[in-house]
Amino acid sequence: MNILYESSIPHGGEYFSALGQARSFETGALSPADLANVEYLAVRSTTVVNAALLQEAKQLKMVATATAGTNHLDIPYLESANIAWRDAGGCNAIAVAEYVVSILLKASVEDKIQLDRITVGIVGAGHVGTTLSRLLEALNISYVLNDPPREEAGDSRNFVALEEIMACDVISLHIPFTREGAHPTAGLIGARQLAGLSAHQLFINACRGEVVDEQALAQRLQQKPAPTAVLDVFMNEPAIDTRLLDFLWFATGHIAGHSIEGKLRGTQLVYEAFCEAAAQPVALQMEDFLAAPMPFDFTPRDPSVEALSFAELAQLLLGIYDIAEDDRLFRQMMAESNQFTAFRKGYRVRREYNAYTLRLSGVVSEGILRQLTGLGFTLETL
Ligand SMILES: NC(=O)c1ccc[n+]([C@@H]2O[C@H](COP(=O)([O-])OP(=O)(O)OC[C@H]3O[C@@H](n4cnc5c(N)ncnc54)[C@H](O)[C@@H]3O)[C@@H](O)[C@H]2O)c1
Ligand SMILES: O=C(O)[C@H](O)[C@H](O)COP(=O)(O)O
Repeated sequence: MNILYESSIPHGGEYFSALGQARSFETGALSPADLANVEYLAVRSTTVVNAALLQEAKQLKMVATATAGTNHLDIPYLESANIAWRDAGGCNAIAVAEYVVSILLKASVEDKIQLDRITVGIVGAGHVGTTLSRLLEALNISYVLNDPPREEAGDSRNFVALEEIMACDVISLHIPFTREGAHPTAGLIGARQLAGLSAHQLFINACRGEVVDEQALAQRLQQKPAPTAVLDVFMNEPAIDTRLLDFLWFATGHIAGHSIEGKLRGTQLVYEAFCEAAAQPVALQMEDFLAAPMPFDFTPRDPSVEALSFAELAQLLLGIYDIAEDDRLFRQMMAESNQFTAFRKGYRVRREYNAYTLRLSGVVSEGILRQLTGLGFTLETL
């Protein structure tokens, strides 16, 4: 097997060398001639794969992206050229869901919202939207879902219209960037939807910048009273319009899915796709490359109650992932010069809740145990 992989794919060397001849390329430095003898190409979202790039790729059998989003792949072209393609759907759903939970907990700590009174409107009930809904259930936070494609396909969950989502206290977008089909998402959230937002609402976009009319958002955020907005994704990354940052509560540089586990799961899924295509056994697992779960002593203030208070949950979960740290570093790097790519490349080590084993002492209520398990923790009773 002749494999070419983007160097930002974690552990790409170990995974792909186990399958055949593997070499890497730096993001932005790939030219058509590099693909002349390549059979398997692995990328992340930072490499656009289209007819122009593949003009000399006569041996190419498969393109796989170690990401959930696929808008950087020209799928109609790949299919017309008989080149198989795969994505890593679901690889980073936990990371993005925990990113949104971090925002909600910060908003609660800063008295912007009352978590027992709000409803979160989730647009897109796929891997990320569903994972987020499960975390919200564990936290006892209400939510509603919008996903016309799934609703039409017979998904039995309850769905609401986009108008109802836009009236929710929190709106969180988890849809792909698409221009075609029955439900395209390009500019889905436009001036009309944004005009209806009021000051008590919190608007979050951690999917793709292009699903929101960014200019309309900037205008809405400058009209007082303005809603609160948090963006992880922007139009024209990495050359984003930095003027928008001034109007955002939190801003981060497309790292919502960048937990260690989220990125490694992406590599694992691409590796497994290559194994399947080449009829080779799956010999490597992501646990081979992950540090063992970390013990974390946790004593609930009142272990007999059925649910932890939001204050206690905030202390626990923000101790693991606090979006404010990413916001601070991102703004600092963007202020010095536009270091969007550098921020992403040097992103800190961030682990998911499931990387922690909570060590509980004494008898703890069933409700608390269910909550902690629902959040993804492994529990150990001392
Ligand atoms: N910021 C990040 O780091 C990050 C990480 C992961 C994913 N993403 C983005 O988030 C998107 C969603 O990720 P996912 O893994 O949940 O994908 P997914 O394919 O599992 O789910 C997407 C859902 O959106 C629904 N959908 C499509 N068009 C819609 C529309 N017009 N209105 C409402 N729903 C619609 C689909 O039916 C599907 O259920 C990805 O495509 C990617 O672009 C960003
Ligand atoms: O689509 C995805 O999976 C995410 O947007 C992912 O975080 C993109 O990461 P990148 O490949 O740009 O590092």
